[in-house]
Formats: sequence, structure tokens, C-alpha cells
Amino acid sequence: MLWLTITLIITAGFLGWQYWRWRHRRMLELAARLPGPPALPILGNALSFMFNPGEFLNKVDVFMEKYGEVFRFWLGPELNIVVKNPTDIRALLSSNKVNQKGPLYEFLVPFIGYGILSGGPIWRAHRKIVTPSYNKKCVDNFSPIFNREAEQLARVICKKDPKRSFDIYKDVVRCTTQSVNQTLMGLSKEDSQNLYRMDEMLWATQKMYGLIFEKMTKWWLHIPIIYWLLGKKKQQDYYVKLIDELMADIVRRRRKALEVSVPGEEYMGIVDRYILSGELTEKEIQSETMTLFTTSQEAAAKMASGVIMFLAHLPDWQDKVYKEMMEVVGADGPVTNEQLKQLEHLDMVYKETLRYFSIAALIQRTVVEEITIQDGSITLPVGTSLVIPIHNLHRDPRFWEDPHRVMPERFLPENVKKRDPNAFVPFSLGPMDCLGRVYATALIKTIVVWVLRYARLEPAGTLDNIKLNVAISVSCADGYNIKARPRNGRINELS
Ligand code: HEM
Repeated sequence: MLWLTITLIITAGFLGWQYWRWRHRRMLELAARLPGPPALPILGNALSFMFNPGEFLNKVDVFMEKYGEVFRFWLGPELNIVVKNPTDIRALLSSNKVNQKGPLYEFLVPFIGYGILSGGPIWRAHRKIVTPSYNKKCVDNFSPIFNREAEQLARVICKKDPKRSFDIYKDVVRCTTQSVNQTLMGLSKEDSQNLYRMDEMLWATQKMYGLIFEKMTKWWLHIPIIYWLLGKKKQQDYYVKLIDELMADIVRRRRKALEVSVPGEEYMGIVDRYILSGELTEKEIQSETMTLFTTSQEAAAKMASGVIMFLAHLPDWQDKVYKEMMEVVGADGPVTNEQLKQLEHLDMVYKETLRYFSIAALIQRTVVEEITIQDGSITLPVGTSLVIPIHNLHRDPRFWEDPHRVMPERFLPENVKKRDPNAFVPFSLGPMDCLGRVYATALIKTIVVWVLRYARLEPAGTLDNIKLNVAISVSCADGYNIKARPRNGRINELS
């Protein structure tokens, strides 16, 4: 009896596998034409990625060195094709044939539901509703709030002990959160300061992304019982509850405020747009609020902290940025987005920071219609998970000399001209690109201007010692540490 059962299971498994191969024959045929590591039956190359999550992108580099700038690997039945050729990246990300998020984004769903970041059928409609909040006109109108919050941050930084190093991210993230709350979330300053569990959320966010990345990269965590036994499910439940409660508080406050008055179209935040559209359920509004909250305050804080830390390490660049700033915006008063555009040296340091710390270390799309690249010599089959390793592209020595060094001069106009423009894609490309590009750039630069107005920045340690944490995004593993000394004349103002 036992033998019969075993035989039946093996036969059913074998037939199932053959059926799968028959249904995916075109995929298998096209995949076989691509270079890539030898794959085991059923598991594919999953064992190659069974290590420290931080090593995932290093492994991609090792494979790329061996197999070239387009290669395939299998994660069980899932075909992944990695592409690092800049021209192909532009063509693929701009095409309607790969206009769907990849399976990796499913890991975000328990936390932020289906929506703008994680994809799904409602992605297009939900993105359309909020796009006006991110356009230039709205961002210009948000500028007084950016200025007010950035000035407050500068005063905090200026009061630090100049002899002691500190992690500037901890202060910057409060500033970006207050800015996002009072613009995209539409809250008053008072509401923004009194949100339920907001402080907890600020410190939980990075750990939450750590948990998501761990699940993405360790296959055994996909088995529910193991996930539960290792206490990961308990952690996940804690984050989900935190998100639910905080977002419910934000949405409740906006519903109440909308009963009294509706903000003008050119000032309107995203929560109001979702509520007023009448197209989303309460749960969907809360999920999208979380998505747009977390994509903005954390990303902007990481990037602003990176720019400030690099300026602390590069005194020549700090002097150049300070000098041009004084010429264009002066020592006091609000900074306009038009003025920010004239700060060319600041822009170069900003771009070098975007290159160095990729907010999306890799992105993934699903191929929904067959598409060819490399002059028709390579065809990506339907169902492929296309992987664009932005972090690796931004450190490719073919485009970036000495790629691990911080060198804002890479973005001098004469150097930009010599480089393939598609080798720099910090905000991604195409219909699923970063919605917050204009917003992020204005907020980050406003923060840097105010901090530099108040403080002279000094390094803590050397740039060579900076340990990177390469996970969903690239960040400093040990914090964005600097020292700050008040500039002449600012001390009296503060007392
Ligand atoms: C400098 C900081 C930032 C960088 C480098 C950045 C970069 C990116 C990248 C590469 C993506 C594509 C992700 C993917 O396809 O998986 C993305 C998506 C997105 N970003 Fe940003 N981002 C930044 C800040 C912001 C800010 C401040 C906001 C909001 C104000 C924002 C809103 C979004 C949204 C909503 C998406 C999803 C778009 C979609 O899939 O339709 N980002 N961002």
C-alpha cells in the first residue's frame, strides 16, 4: 500500500512537471538561448541565492561578470532575466509590454496592500488620481512648508556639540516626516505632531523593510510554519497593526477636516484626492496612504542625509555649494524652487548621492508580451521576471570611473556628455517611474540649503570606512554620522 502511494505521488509529480514544461515550452526554448548558471530541476538556481540577504546584488555582479550584461537564472519555476545594458533598460522600462510589477513586490502586499508601489490591477487608476499632487505647481505651493521645517531642522543641528558625532538621519527623518504630513497627507501642523504612534513608525520603518527583504531573499521563510516558528509572523503582525492604526488616524483626521473645507486643487494632498475620488474602499485609502507616506518621508530622509554626509566629507565641495548658495539665495529667507535650480554644485553632489545610494537597489517587472532587445537577437518570453539591478548599473566601471569613490565631478556637464544618459536611472523610467521626483528633489535641496546656512559640516571617520547596507535600498549600515559647528553669527540667533 505504501509503495503504491509513493509510486502514485512520484507519477503525479512527474506528470505535473511534464505538463508545466509543455505549457511553458516557448519560455523554456527562449530561456535556453540565454547565458546563465546551470539550473537544477525544480529548484533552478535558488540554492545560489541561499545566503546572507546583503549578498544578493554581489551575486548578480558575479554572474554578470561571467555571463554578460543579459543573463537568466531560475528561482524554482520563475524565469528571471537580468539586464544591465542602458539602452535596453530604457527600451524595456518604457514599453507597455513590461508594464507590470514583478513577483518580488508581492512581499510588500501584507504591509501596504495592492496599489501604487506593489502593483496589481488598480495601479494605473490609483496613480492617476494622485499624480497632480506631485506636479511642479503643487510642489511649488508646498515650498513654504519645506522651508519652515528645514529651518527648524537647521536650528536643531546647529545646537549639537561640535566635538561629538551624531547620526543626522534621526533628525532629518523628523523633518521630512513633518513636511510630508503637512503636504501630501494634508494635515495641519498640530495634527501632524499629534498622530497616533507616529514616532514608533519612524523607527519601525527600516526594520520593517529589513523583514520584507529577508523574506524576499530566504526561501525557507516562505514556508508559513517556519516563518511563524522563527517569530517573523509576530513581527509582521506588529508592523501591520502599527500601519493600520496610524493610517486610520491620518484618514480619520482628513475626513473630519474635509467636512469643514476642501483645499484648492493646487494645494491638495493625496489623502484628500483618494477620499474625494469616491473610487477606493476605506482599506484601499489607508493602504495607499501608507504607500505614499513611506515612499516619501523615508526616501527623502535617506537621500538628504546622504548629501549632508558627503558634504561633510568633501570640504572643497561644501565650500563651492556654500558659495553659490550665498550668491543665489543669501543667508536668510525662504528658498524658492526656481532658486534651487540655479545651484549647480549642489545638484552635482545630489546626483552623486543618488548614484551612490540607490533608493531602489533593483527593480523588477513582469513581461506581459514577448519583447526583443539587442537588435532583435534576444527575446524575453511572456511571464519573465525582468530584473534591472540599478545599484550594479550605478557602479558599472564602464560608465563610472573608480565607481566606489564619491566624486560629484562625475556630473560636471563635460563628463555627463561623455556618458550614456541611460546609465543613470535613480528614479527609474517609464510609466512606473518615481512619482515623487520633483517633490523629493525640492525637499532634499531645501533641507541642505538650510542646514548649510546654519552649520559648517565636518566628517566623522572617513568615506572609505562607510559600511553599506544593500537591501531593498542602499543605505549607510552604521548611520549617516557627521559633526556640525554653528556658522559665525548663528550662535547669537539661537540663544
Ligand atoms: C530621492 C529620493 C527618491 C528616489 C531616488 C526615488 C526612486 C524611486 C524609484 C527608483 C522608483 C521605482 C520603484 C520600482 O519600480 O520598484 C520609485 C517609485 C516611486 N516613488 Fe520614489 N524615489 C524617491 C523619493 C520619492 C518621494 C519623496 C516620493 C513621494 C513624494 C516618491 C514616490 C514614489 C512612488 C509613489 C513610487 C511608485 C510609482 C509607481 O510604481 O507607479 N519617491 N521611486
